[in-house]
Amino acid sequence: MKVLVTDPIADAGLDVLRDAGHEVETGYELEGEALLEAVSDANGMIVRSGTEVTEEVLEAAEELAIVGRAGIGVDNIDIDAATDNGVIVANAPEGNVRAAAEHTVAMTFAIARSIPQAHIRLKNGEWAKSDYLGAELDGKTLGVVGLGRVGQEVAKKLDSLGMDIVAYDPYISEERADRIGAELVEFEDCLEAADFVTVHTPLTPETEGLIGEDELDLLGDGYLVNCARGGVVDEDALAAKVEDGTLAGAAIDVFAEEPLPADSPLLEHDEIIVTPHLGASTEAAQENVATSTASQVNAALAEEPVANALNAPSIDESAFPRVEPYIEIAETAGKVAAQLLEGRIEDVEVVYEGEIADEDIEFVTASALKGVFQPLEWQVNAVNAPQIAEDRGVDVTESKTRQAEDFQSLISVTVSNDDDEVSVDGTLFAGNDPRIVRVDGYRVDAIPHGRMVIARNTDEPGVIGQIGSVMGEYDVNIAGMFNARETIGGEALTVYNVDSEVPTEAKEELESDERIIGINDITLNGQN
Ligand SMILES: NC(=O)c1ccc[n+]([C@@H]2O[C@H](COP(=O)([O-])OP(=O)(O)OC[C@H]3O[C@@H](n4cnc5c(N)ncnc54)[C@H](O)[C@@H]3O)[C@@H](O)[C@H]2O)c1
Ligand SMILES: O=C(O)[C@H](O)COP(=O)(O)O
Repeated sequence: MKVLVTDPIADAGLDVLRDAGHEVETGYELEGEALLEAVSDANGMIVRSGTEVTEEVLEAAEELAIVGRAGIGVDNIDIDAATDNGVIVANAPEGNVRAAAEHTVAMTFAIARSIPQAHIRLKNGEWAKSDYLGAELDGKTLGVVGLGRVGQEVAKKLDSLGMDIVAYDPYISEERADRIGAELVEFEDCLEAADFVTVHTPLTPETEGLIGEDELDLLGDGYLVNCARGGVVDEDALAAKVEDGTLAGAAIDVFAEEPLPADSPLLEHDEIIVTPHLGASTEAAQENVATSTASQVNAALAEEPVANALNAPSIDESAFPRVEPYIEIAETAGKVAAQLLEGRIEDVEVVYEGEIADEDIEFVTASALKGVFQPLEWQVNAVNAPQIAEDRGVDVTESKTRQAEDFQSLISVTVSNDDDEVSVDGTLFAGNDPRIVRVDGYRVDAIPHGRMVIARNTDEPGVIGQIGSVMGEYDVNIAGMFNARETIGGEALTVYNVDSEVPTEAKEELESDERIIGINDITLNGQN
């Protein structure tokens, strides 16, 4: 398969893709039409922060299964559009944490001791020793905004150098903060207490502009360090506060617009030191994120669980071998049920009985939904099926019971609306052999494969023969069948495995026979 890599990643990552047999296309300067063209036949894509993966890109990428982010921040990827298009987005959340934290510490020391400014002047022949009187970190207070992976690592490092740590993060527990020696406080208190504030939040609608003029006033004559994302700090307000001498200085690695434009106010002041988004740029970090991302792309292309998928139902890697066989039967049960229901689907219920009830079944339910919507929706998969259900206002319920009457495990998918309800149950026989064992209450034993016809008729002599001969007349070969009935002479249901589609005329002819209640031609291979 083709994997398009649009930002430079370590060779080790490219090797992981090639070793899996994929064709790797690199296109580091791709933009606009050229990017749309390159992505149009890509099965996987790997980016860093340099590529904007927009809705337009995702819509052009008709074969795409995954966008891997070789790093942490995914603010350059339209995750909602990816979900809508059934594309997994996965990042590498661990691989560059140490590098980012070390860079933050380096930037904090650099601004506290004016290292870049003094360096440039000395290189220019100036011995400006008396112009620089720095600040010590030991004994000062560090305010951490965003105490996630990088924030915690920075806090630990600077705590060990004698700083007092306060932190603001509305989503982490006090216990977690305590463990790394940080005191969790309110946002304003964090800014007011700090001599140095370091920002480590993602860029989201909530954090955009989080630190503006008023917040910088609370920091007073302290220092601001941002090695997280441009856009979290208001750049104009920051430049103005340094310009008027309110703020002692700032150290910035990330910018609202990258590459940073040459006329940015952040470049005008000596007391704002800058690096070109170098936080993750160490050899070790790049190797880590490239190999981890490439492995996830390989997993997605092999339809295996993707460890750090951000928009796909999760599945524990160690549980996958136990759960995997149920994925297909759940999808099949969903497909059959959806094609038997009269009218629109309003509710879907997935019930797990027996041993499968002990497993993590989020992915299995998503697969059942995939089956339900596949006959109706173009390009549905387990990534976008839950979203499709939500968008269509379909209520999805899931339940588990350890009890299973006749089987080790049973998955039952029921679709319904106000007027109709259809349930289809599936299980695995020995050797993971998938079977449909109940359709609409009738006990059957049908092999879910290719194309099926489900016929409902009255139970009387000659009806099955009549169905067989009409199918024969229209050249539809019957490969297998299973018949079930309520009571002798009552209603019966027969599942036929057939080798080709039943023509409309054949269906009409069969349904004109008053003994035949309905003929449903079911496809298990995608859309009708
Ligand atoms: N400069 C670089 O090269 C570089 C390298 C690595 C990471 N990063 C960036 O650093 C940031 C942090 O990465 P991480 O791995 O620690 O992420 P993380 O998800 O582990 O941590 C982010 C933390 O921010 C917190 N948060 C979210 N909204 C908040 C808000 N409104 N106020 C306060 N806290 C809030 C979250 O609760 C979380 O604890 C990300 O923006 C990432 O992209 C930059
Ligand atoms: O979010 C990240 O991982 C960092 O900002 C690194 O970004 P980069 O991969 O573009 O250097």
